[in-house]
Amino acid sequence: MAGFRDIDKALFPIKNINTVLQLFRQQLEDTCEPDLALLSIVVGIIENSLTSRSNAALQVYEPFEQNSLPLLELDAVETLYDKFQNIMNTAVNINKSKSFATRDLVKRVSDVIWNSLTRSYYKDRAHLQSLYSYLTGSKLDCFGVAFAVVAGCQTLGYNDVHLALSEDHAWVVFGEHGTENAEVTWHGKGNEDKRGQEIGKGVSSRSWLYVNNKPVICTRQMEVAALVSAINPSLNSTHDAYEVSLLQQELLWLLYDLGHLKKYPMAIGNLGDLEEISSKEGKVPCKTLFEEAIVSARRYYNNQHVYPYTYQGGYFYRNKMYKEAFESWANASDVIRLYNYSRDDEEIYKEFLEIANELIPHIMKVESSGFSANTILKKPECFANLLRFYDGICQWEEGSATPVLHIGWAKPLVNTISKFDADVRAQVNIVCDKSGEEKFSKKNGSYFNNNNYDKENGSHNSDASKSNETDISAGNFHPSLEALTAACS
Ligand SMILES: FC(F)c1nnc(N2CCN(c3ncnc4sc(CC(F)(F)F)cc34)CC2)s1
Repeated sequence: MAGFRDIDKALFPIKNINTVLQLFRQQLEDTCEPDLALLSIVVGIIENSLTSRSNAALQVYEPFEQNSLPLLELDAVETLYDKFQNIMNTAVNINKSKSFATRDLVKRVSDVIWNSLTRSYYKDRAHLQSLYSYLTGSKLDCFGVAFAVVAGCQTLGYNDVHLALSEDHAWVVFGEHGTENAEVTWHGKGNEDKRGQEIGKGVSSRSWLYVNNKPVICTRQMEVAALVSAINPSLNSTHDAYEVSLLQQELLWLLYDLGHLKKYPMAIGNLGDLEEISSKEGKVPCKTLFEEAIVSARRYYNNQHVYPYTYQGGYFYRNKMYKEAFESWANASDVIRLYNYSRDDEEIYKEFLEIANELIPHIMKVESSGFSANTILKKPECFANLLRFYDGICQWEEGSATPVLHIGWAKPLVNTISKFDADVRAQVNIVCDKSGEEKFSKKNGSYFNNNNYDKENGSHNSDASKSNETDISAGNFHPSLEALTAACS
């Protein structure tokens, strides 16, 4: 059983980051499972005290002591911890007969959380992810509701209920074999919530939102990693609270070193972002972390996640490694091409829109300013990756009920492609195998997008290896891309 044990209480009052790390270490290393409610309340109090402008100036803590924090008293935590226990035990009066949760139980816990939330509030506000926010402000964001349901089920003694995470949604799995699943929170704006229902079997199952049924299924330790990833150090739109950011980074390293981030690409990416800002002595560099996130997604999630590539692409872009950025974004595009675009996929749509219409045009402007000696405009593999990037977006649109591309995409695209000289473009062969998939190769040697994945029947056609390549013009591009490229040839 989890719990707030004497050895944990002995750490209070907590005055610095190292003591918080000790609390997490004790909770994570001991045989019993970590107590999600306790840890969420502790980081929630710290985050709130250091980021809410109201009392930011009134901090009473020793600024000189190493990594000091506002004094965190035991009774502040105990009061909230007991309050959460009471809410769960009174509202969900279960005869703890069953050892495994049922859909009815999960729905009831979700209803307790749901019905106790403030009627209407700005759902996308920061700092609404923790049980501290729930217990003191009756406000939670989409992730926070799902996390609270899992923490509530843990409190009730159901250790089979776990958090399932896609790149933009959260739900729960439960049951003797962990094969049952249920919606427990809302998603997006203006969508009716589907709480209590099984995860989409219909068209929504082919949308990015459900990552082709390859979600991150959390252990208790990975649920701790999720609450740590959800820590939000932002003070306002331009500044972060330094101690909160440092605490998050140290906690992510603790979880990384204990091996709990192995199957959690986004948490590794979060750590990579923090390391890029300020790297910790003796740790792997952020570039390696972004690579590890990609390896994890390829190994455990059948390369169906986009964010590991956009984490890496963003890193290359910020560090002016434009050739590498193009490759990361083309790889991201190779993931999204497998999906059908649905109205629930706005977040990833915005991600690709920003890359295509902001980041790539900025690179083009800088590279064609004439001062870059080793310009990417002379590199055929950059042009090839650019085409692969755009083609993936076109294929994403193919077979989708909702269109992706519109004229707003065309201008930046044509502008970008026309920046590459004809002789550079001519060095890119577009070869096509029997399955009609385009592949982009360079003269000497070639590389292929290796997903001969047939979106319709969800299979990899086996004849890919026996493909007889023929050089073709760009005539085999997705019609949208063909029209666009014709515009500038
Ligand atoms: F691609 C890069 F540019 C990204 N930079 N930040 C990205 N984030 C920030 C962190 N983040 C996450 N980081 C850890 N775990 C989770 S679980 C989840 C979905 C939901 F919120 F539960 F609904 C999101 C998410 C979402 C993706 S992607």
